[in-house]
Amino acid sequence: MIAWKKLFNSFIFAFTGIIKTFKSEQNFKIHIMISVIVILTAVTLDFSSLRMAVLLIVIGIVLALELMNTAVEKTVDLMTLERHPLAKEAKDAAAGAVLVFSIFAVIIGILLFIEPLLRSIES
Ligand SMILES: Nc1ncnc2c1ncn2[C@@H]1O[C@H](COP(=O)(O)OP(=O)(O)OP(=O)(O)O)[C@@H](O)[C@H]1O
Repeated sequence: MIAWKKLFNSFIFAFTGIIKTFKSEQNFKIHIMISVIVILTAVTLDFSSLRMAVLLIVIGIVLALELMNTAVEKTVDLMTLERHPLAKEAKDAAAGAVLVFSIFAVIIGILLFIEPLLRSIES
């Protein structure tokens, strides 16, 4: 038997987490704004379904990683507000995960946009 109320509540909790992170984390706000601009540009350039799917996967991973980074930061702060080398390692590794994928996201973005951009300039 599916516990619908429990399922509904877990969606509400997840949305609350996204909205709270949006309000408190500048990096998440910046990533959301860039994502909206990139998706609108892709629509304008008439991206194929496959190109759009790859773009949405990459954007989804960046945003999900940013949320996980916030979760790590909050958990570390809950453990200790004192300065501790392990707290620094944990926070820096989580931030590093976002940075690593963001660099790849930019490269993938260039590969995805270059051909449609050149096509729209030529026509
Ligand atoms: N409890 C901690 N102990 C040691 N280093 C920390 C701790 N919290 C954050 N740092 C490190 O301090 C640097 C800056 O982190 P961050 O930008 O999160 O600011 P912060 O020190 O937490 O201050 P704020 O709360 O103003 O954001 C990062 O390298 C981070 O890993």
